[in-house]
Amino acid sequence: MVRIIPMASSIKPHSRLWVLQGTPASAFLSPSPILIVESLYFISHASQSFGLRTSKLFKGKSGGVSLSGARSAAQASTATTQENALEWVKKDKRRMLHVVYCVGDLDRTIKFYTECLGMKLLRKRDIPEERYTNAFLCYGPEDSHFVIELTYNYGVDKYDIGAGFGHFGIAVDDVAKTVDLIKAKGGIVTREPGPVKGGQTVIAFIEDPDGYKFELLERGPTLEPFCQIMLRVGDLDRSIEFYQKAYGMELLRKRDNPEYKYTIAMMGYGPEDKNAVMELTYNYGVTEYDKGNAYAQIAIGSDDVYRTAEAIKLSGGKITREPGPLPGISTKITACHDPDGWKTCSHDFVGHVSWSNFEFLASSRSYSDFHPVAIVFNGRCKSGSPCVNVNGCFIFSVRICCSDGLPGCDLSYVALLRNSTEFCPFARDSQPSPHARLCGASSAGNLLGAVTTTTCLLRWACISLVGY
Ligand SMILES: C[C@@H](O)C(=O)SC[C@H](NC(=O)CC[C@H](N)C(=O)O)C(=O)NCC(=O)O
Ligand SMILES: [Zn+2]
Repeated sequence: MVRIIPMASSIKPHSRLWVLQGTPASAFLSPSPILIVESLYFISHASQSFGLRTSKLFKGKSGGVSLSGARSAAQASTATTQENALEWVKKDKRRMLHVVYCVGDLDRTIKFYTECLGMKLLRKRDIPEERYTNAFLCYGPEDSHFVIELTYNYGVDKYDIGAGFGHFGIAVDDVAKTVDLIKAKGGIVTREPGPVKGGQTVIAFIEDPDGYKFELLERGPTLEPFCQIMLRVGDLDRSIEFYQKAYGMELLRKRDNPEYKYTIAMMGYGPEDKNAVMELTYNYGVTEYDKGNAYAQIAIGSDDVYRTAEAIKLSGGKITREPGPLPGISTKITACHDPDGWKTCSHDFVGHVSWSNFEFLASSRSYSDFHPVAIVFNGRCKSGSPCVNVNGCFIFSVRICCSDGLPGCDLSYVALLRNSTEFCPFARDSQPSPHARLCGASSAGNLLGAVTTTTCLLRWACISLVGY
């Protein structure tokens, strides 16, 4: 079994040294179900340095503190700590990562989004043990585009979208042409193309197969066509303040529309025509909405979910999932409800791995999809690119599903992968970092270990690590 032993940091004041111990490297050649190699990797643990800074606050002039002085120092330090936490949010490198919602028929939705809205299907992920399947779609590489994560729960073909969810916004260069295409494909148009009431932008509204509303907005070419998530809120200024303080979002635009009795606020991390933004809508006098059970959450990237959770608490958000790693992989998340009860999840930055190619030895089954579950860089260089530690280890967890999806053939493991080739006896050519190879054992062995019903053999996969 894997034992992770946190050790007192003796290397850098802001990083924690973890030693991952397990079976020796010979495991590569034996079909052990879990492959762990001895190695060393660092997790930069920003909160430690945060703690370090806080501890300095308690030192009085003479090094000691009187009782009353202690109290005012403690109050001062609390205020400073809170100020630090909120200040940190503004410096944290953030991005809107994905939106999660449920659909009643995955292939029906994938067909609509790809044929009518021009999205690309990135991958599907079936989790039979949890009885759900995900599909990931977006308009470009997921390390730089906002992703739609659809959830199909086995046997559930209908959801209540509720009154609080407004729409997703898709920027297109010709709304009328897109509407014609959608009509030709049998799609539902609920609002014909034309200028938005009270404005000039040409819009139209359509509905997807589950009834989710999509606003089509006529705009010039954009890097990010998926441009809005509109949610209705009961107190606009309360929401603006929350997303500014807890999530470091910027108020990009606020527009009151007294004629139609609503106000909108665009919140995000960059200009609306280049980024997915949250469109918060306040309808005069409406303070609460039924949220249904269809829309789930948005996920926002963060360098440190622990400090993000602190800022959320200080900003009046309710933490619904304490910060920490997801089971089995190292990606760390936290989740909260905003003042209206909309759920937002924070993920620490995980590099996105695109499998440029892979080759399998002949095996009793071929693989339907081979996709990384997550990869966690061991820290971030000042330049913002992912760091590698002294011996270049990354840690990643890979889930490989066999084509016929028989139970027990779903294999996950956590392995350390050096970004140099001496670690990979079967590396065919030494590719400099960030390319690395997940190397297989000899044909007799099995890097990924035997699974209950069969042995999935992997020879090697060339992984190009695309960090944030
Ligand atoms: C800025 C653009 O992305 C919009 O979505 S504004 C579109 C406008 N929104 C509203 O009317 C919001 C209030 C409404 N009561 C609600 O809760 O959705 C809209 O939908 N206009 C309709 C039109 O035909 O222009
Ligand atoms: Zn909108």
